[in-house]
Amino acid sequence: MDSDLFFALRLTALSQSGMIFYMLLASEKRGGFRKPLQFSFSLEYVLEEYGVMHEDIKEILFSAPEIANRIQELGKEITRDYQGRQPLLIGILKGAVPFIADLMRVIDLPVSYDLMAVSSYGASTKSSGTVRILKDLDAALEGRDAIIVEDIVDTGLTLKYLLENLRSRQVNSLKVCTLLDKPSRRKVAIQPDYNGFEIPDKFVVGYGLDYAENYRNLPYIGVLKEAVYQK
Ligand SMILES: O=P(O)(O)OC[C@H]1O[C@H](OP(=O)(O)OP(=O)(O)O)[C@H](O)[C@@H]1O
Ligand code: HPA
Repeated sequence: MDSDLFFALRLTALSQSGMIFYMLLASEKRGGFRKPLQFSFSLEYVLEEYGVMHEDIKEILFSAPEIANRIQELGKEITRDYQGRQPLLIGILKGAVPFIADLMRVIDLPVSYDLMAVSSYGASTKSSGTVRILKDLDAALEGRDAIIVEDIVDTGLTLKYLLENLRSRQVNSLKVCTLLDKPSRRKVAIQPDYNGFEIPDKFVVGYGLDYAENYRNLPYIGVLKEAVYQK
């Protein structure tokens, strides 16, 4: 007999609460109530559970629950700092989409958001150094308290360009909130005001971050195997 089932049957005999526990345990095996019982987030676990896309990942830096917890804290900080104001979140496409979507829902203020697209990396792990606006904001920034929402600050070249560009638009205040900060790669002296996690000099993907448009939908942030981009 399946050992989980045997264990669960013994519990059932003990009490009614044992029955509830059994149902949870059994449904975990069948993919039912998976979330409440998902305690393990090792790479081995993820590979087994999710399959082929994860084979290109060398190491998981932050699991989905770790990311969610940190974003909750960032939301609290922003809520506290912007009391009495209505900040405008400016999400930088495409990488910041999951982050801004989660962040705005843990800020307890009447926020609005806009999206801007710039690109400097293309299908490479190295910044081209030239930032291009692919899509500008929909609305004027005049008098607004704006917060740039980025997935990562790496060389800082994208952020430097964005800050210079947006500051010239009569904004009332302009701050930066990034999920990841890679300070060891900085080419310009720039510090985000809000930072989720400081990371080492490794090329990371997942939770919006890509390599050649892939891996954005990974639920965690992981280090990409060098072999993938050295092909
Ligand atoms: O600090 P930097 O070295 O400038 O790197 C950071 C930028 O690079 C990534 O954007 P990318 O150009 O790859 O576009 P994407 O968000 O569409 O992936 C990321 O989203 C940041 O905007
Ligand atoms: N991963 C994905 N996109 C990036 C990175 C990274 O480490 N740095 C800058 N853009």
